[in-house]
Amino acid sequence: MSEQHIIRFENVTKSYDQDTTVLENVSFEIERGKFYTLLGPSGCGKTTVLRLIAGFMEPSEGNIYFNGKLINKIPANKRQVNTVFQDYALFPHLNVFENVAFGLRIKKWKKQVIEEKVKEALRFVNLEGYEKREISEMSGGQRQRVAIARAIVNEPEIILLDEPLSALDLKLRTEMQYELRELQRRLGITFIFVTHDQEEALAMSDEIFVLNKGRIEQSGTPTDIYDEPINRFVADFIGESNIVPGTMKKDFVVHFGSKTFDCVDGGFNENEAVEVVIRPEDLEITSLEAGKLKVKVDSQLFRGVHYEICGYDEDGNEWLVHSTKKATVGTEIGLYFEPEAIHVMRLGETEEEFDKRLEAYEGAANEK
Ligand SMILES: Nc1ncnc2c1ncn2[C@@H]1O[C@H](COP(=O)(O)OP(=O)(O)OP(=O)(O)O)[C@@H](O)[C@H]1O
Repeated sequence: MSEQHIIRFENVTKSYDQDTTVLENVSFEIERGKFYTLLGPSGCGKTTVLRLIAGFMEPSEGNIYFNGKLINKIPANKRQVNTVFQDYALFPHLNVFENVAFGLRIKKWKKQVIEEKVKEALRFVNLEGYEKREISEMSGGQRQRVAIARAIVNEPEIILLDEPLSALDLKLRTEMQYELRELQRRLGITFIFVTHDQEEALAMSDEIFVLNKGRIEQSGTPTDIYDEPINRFVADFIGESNIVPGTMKKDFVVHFGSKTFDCVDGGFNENEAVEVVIRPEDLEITSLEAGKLKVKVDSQLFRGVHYEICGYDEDGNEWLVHSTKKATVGTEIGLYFEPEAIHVMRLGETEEEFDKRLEAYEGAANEK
């Protein structure tokens, strides 16, 4: 393991009781100084991963390493990790200064050092001058910043953030997304952020782990995951997708919607049954002659920036199109797309198998 990995999960399983396994054989690595997001639907195990990193619980099986050292049995207060909770968990009877100073007072730091450190933490989150304010006099966004100041004042190596923006309205939430991202860059501390909001994950992260039912379905940069989802769950969960059945004729040639197309994917068996993903914004409306697929328009909605057009091809596959061009319900239109817009997914493929296949066929393509 290289020095860069601040956290490593090795085949971690967590069960709360005998019948329910909440995390199943999860392995991943976290690099120092990056912004990570755990993304997935409610109950998929995101908070459980955070609790295991924080040391609020132990894995049932497997190992967790921090800077290369096994930490399964190390208690929370001995880990250089701080958590920002969804409800911020601030003390309502203490003012801003005392909330941020709390951890330092427990550690019995000198008064003057506490003052300096709290001031610095408040400066980092743009709350200078708010020291004497009561928590009840602070807005949602300001409370959020107090909670972050309370975490960074301890100078942890990792900050865990459990849906910290979910209580804020949309505008403030977007502002705080920028602020948090900027703060992480300035501090250079590893952030592990939990959300079920895919747009938030795409906007903020260096790396995303997509979780489903206690497993990591896919990990990668936002563009990796958006552009190359490995399965139906990821394609559906991250953004809107058209997912249709197809057949891989041979490398770089795929058949769907009664037609055969060039694509950029490979490493499949000849005539293997696959699923094909095309994002709605990668489809262009054109004439029947210029189109690659013929689609009969079933419905159309104006969404402000674009039209959302829904139609069916000759095989009965449904196609969703985001276009600035209008169509007419009941007519046939042509759909055009580039070979790169086609993403072919092997049925039941794991992330490891996907990575291996990608490496093999990209290697083969480069040799040609
Ligand atoms: N203390 C507990 N005892 C028993 N089951 C638990 C306990 N804590 C969590 N669970 C269960 O474990 C599963 C995963 O929970 P977890 O809180 O990790 O999910 P999550 O992805 O963070 O969900 P959410 O987005 O709803 O917070 C859920 O089915 C939950 O009901």
